[in-house]
Amino acid sequence: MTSRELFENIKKKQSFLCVGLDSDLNKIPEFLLAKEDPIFEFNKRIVDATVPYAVAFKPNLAFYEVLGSQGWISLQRIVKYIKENYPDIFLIADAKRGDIGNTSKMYAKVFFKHFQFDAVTLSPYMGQDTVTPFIGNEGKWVILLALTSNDSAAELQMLPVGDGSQRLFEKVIDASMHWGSENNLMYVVGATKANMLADVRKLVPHHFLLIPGVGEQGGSLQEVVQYGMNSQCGLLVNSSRAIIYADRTQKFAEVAGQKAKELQMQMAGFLKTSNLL
Ligand SMILES: O=C(O)c1cc(=O)[nH]c(=O)n1[C@@H]1O[C@H](COP(=O)(O)O)[C@@H](O)[C@H]1O
Repeated sequence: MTSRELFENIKKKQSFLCVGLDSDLNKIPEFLLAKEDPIFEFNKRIVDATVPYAVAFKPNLAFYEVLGSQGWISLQRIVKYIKENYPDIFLIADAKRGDIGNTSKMYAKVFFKHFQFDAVTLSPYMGQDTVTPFIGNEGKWVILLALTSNDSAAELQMLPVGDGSQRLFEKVIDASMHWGSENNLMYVVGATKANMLADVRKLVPHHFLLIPGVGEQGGSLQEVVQYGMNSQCGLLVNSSRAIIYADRTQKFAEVAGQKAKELQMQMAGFLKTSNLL
């Protein structure tokens, strides 16, 4: 998918919501545990209920890997289900990989060929040759961690580097923005650091950004939009737990749909006031 196509989908759905499929056997409604593949059943119902309000889904690999080979089967099934039923959806593997080129080449095959994801999250800290194998797969994206949403992010990412005029996360963006293009490279910036988005935008005014941290982590959608939106929207805002675990009864999918709709309606308002619709 190109950035233009992504923007078209955002306009069509009046949404830049990414629903995080952080699906945990200990948190899904109990009645689903009797199903043959509870995680797939849970995901399928969440996807069907929230897809009118979302342009992207992001399974976090940890929640599948924890289940061993069954987790990989559930992941494969939901990826196939989304690709077959909702081909416009931008599908992100939240894997946070990154390794020497030889190994990255294997990871790129895993996520782009075997699983048919559109994008994969990567740690940029091993440098360009660890990211290059992911670039150049047509229509596929890498999403580099820049300024993460967690409390300890500042320990390293905010440290001044070089002559002190940049912080590490800015250096990462500055150094990496030409590893790919605006059509295959995004950055992660946590919604909990929304005010820093102004600094991020000075470096990458046109790139898309993946923004996790709205919902359970307390990030403000309004601030994300204020500091991060560009003329192509340029934002994918992820929310996981606040949507998928909003209800644990038989009505869980319906309630997840309502939560996604609430965010979508706010997003539509922001897109309108920014004259993007
Ligand atoms: O790469 C990510 O998606 C990510 C980066 C980051 O800085 N912070 C962050 O929370 N995430 C992921 O985004 C999701 C956030 O989930 P919720 O806090 O439940 O909305 C989780 O899957 C996290 O692993």
